[in-house]
Amino acid sequence: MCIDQGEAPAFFLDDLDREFSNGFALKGSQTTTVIGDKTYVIGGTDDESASTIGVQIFNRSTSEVTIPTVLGTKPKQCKDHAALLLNEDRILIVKGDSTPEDCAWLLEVDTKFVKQQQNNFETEVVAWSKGVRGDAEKPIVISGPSGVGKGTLIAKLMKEFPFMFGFSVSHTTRSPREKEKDGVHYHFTDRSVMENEIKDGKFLEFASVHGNLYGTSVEAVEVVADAGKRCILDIDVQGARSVSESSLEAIFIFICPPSFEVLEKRLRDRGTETEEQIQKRLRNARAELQQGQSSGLFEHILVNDDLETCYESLKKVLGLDGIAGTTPKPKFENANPVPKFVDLPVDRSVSKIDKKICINCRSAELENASEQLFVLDLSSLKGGAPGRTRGLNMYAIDPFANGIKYEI
Ligand SMILES: Nc1nc2c(ncn2[C@@H]2O[C@H](COP(=O)(O)OP(=O)(O)O)[C@@H](O)[C@H]2O)c(=O)[nH]1
Ligand SMILES: Nc1ncnc2c1ncn2[C@@H]1O[C@H](COP(=O)(O)OP(=O)(O)O)[C@@H](O)[C@H]1O
Repeated sequence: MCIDQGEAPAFFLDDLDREFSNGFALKGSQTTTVIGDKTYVIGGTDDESASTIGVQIFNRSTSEVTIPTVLGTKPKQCKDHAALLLNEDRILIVKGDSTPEDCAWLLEVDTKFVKQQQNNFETEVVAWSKGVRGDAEKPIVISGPSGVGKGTLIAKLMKEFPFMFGFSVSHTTRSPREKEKDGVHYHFTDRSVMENEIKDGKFLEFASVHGNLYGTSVEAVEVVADAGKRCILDIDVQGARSVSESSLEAIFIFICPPSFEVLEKRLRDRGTETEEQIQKRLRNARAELQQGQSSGLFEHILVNDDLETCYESLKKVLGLDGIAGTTPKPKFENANPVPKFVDLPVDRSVSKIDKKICINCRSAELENASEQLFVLDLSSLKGGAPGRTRGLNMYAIDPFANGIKYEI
């Protein structure tokens, strides 16, 4: 079943092929993608030196036609492409060049940018290897009541293994404490801004904690993964539950105090909250302790009595017991923050079956002019913020070998 590709309807092209005073017209092969009442026509541009793909929008409810806009700047001229609607916010462009390399890119367009009609669209190569995560690569979620020592334990871990772990910097609407730095400890944000970003789907999880909004943006986690490091999230129990229901496969650790009195003392001695805030945190701590210990969500529950003992237990849970710190290199050999370009022959057809996009290629280079099938598995897309799709699985199938040939 082919979807949303092929030539745009003639009546449509008549409208859209008009030259515009300030710019270019779409040229070459064009494909259409329908999103709601808008039809996006994607085609080559006449600005061969710089831009390769442009988009023009036709709004059926208002009969408005926009000026073509450049989607991306690529060094080579685009001769061939197929655009596919992934979901409301995303168009995937399988694009080829008639260059000797016959290469193709998979570009993602955040249609929100299109809707805003900005001139420079964010396009991104989206297909690269995901690999299967072993336990040693999974992000680590650390929860526990305020004052239990989460931050202290995480700081120790990051200090000892700076190349191995990266902290997911959350957004919060609470005010910074004296020693906290914006962008390091938190992204301190206005509530209205954060609420809008939540609506825009930029957060993996969020929760209202002690009267403020806290949340983990998809980007916060991806920045750490892009650096080839293992991500640590310091989030509350509600957030941990959301993460467990998301596509992020993580290890869940809950930190308990040896007693409620000790917790209260640590919180007071820290001296970062007013009496009113301390009271609120202590009230919430009872519920958090109860949920943390009984929800079944946390695979590991550690008691932070003596700091060094608890830290050693944490290292053990993470498979780091006996390993001396300051490991010089990232632990993951597979860490691959750089997207891989995929070579596809120009001659191909693109179709979508359930959650898989199949790119059927006919290559003269292959002996017997055999066909090769590339499959893009879209089921892993959930959780990625628009414009930053990660973990899109792509693999090649040799139809004659009757199985997966290699993974990209
Ligand atoms: N759900 C969620 N909780 C968060 C996030 N960031 C921090 N928290 C939690 O919010 C609570 C309050 O954090 P904070 O204001 O730094 O105070 P502290 O726990 O006393 O150091 C803690 O339970 C954190 O784990 C986040 O991104 N999402
Ligand atoms: N095991 C421990 N023994 C004594 N004090 C501790 C221990 N762990 C943490 N603390 C102290 O308790 C206070 C709260 O720790 P913190 O890491 O800020 O907690 P959280 O991040 O869970 O709110 C800090 O002043 C910290 O130095």
